[in-house]
Amino acid sequence: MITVSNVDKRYGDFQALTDVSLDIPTGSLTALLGPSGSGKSTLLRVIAGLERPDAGSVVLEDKDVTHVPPQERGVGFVFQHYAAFKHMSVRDNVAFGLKIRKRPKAEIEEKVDELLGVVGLAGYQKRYPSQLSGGQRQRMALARALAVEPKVLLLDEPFGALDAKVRAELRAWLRRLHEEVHVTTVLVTHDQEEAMDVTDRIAVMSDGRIEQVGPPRELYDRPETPFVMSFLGEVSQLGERVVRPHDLELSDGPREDAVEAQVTRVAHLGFQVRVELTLHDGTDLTAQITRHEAQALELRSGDIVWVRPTSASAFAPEDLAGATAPAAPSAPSA
Ligand SMILES: Nc1ncnc2c1ncn2[C@@H]1O[C@H](COP(=O)(O)OP(=O)(O)OP(=O)(O)O)[C@@H](O)[C@H]1O
Repeated sequence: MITVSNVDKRYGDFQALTDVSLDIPTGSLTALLGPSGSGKSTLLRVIAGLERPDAGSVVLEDKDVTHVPPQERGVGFVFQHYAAFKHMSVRDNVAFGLKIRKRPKAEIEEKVDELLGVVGLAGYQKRYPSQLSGGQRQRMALARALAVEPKVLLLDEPFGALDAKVRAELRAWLRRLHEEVHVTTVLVTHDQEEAMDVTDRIAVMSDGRIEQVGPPRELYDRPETPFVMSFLGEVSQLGERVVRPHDLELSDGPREDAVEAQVTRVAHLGFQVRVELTLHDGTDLTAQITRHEAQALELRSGDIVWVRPTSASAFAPEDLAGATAPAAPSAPSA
């Protein structure tokens, strides 16, 4: 277990972390999720020992490490821009930590081969970092961090610099890796999809505080604050209710509880169809329906439809006013 208790961290006048407490179970893959500047990296650096908190403590596996230097904490890190040793082969990069710990040569070779297999880079031993793709370099970085068998693996936006497709591949790969290796892992990300997809627990951060901690589904289905609701998925406002786009139902005629709306855009995203709508009072909302539903309704821009919620959150629209949601992903137009 990693136990962070009542941590405060200031940079000059700026309060980066305020009374942060968080338990990270051994063997879990936990995300620190929040917008830019919410304090995720600062918290990760406090856990790593790269920043010293002004107040509070960090306990790793029953040992208070608040005043222990990073190299003695048994943590491995990978950052967004991983600094590989350019003049060293992949093999030597991964072996680095073991060499400085003066492990026997045969043990190093065996360990490096095993890890390169685990990260899918068997056969790349002799290459140099410049001869790898961005995704391969980050996998090498993970192999290097894992080589010294850390108790905790700390990842700060490790796939942040890569394109969307490679990111998605590496996400799936990281989850499989975690199932194999089971090292307690903390992943910093501002990408809610990445956090929901990869991790088993998410700590949502805002303004240097923890808003809510729990499994992804629980945060999505039962957000405790308006911030968590809007950060973990898109929300639309329909009258007095706040709903998720997939909690809206469309019909081509009037129905109980349904209001009239005009379709302004229909975007096909594979199986899902995003329908942008405008109500009589001028408010815009987005519905997410299946391709079959869209086909059955023969939806086209300009159509009049009736929209009603299938479920609604506990938050009134005014609660959400102060919460900053991430931008909706842009979608190709139909
Ligand atoms: N060394 C520093 N000196 C002064 N201010 C800092 C320092 N490091 C971080 N901060 C400030 O602390 C706040 C939190 O930074 P942090 O990097 O933890 O946020 P983050 O949630 O990881 O954001 P991002 O996703 O943009 O990295 C920011 O407003 C940042 O400007």
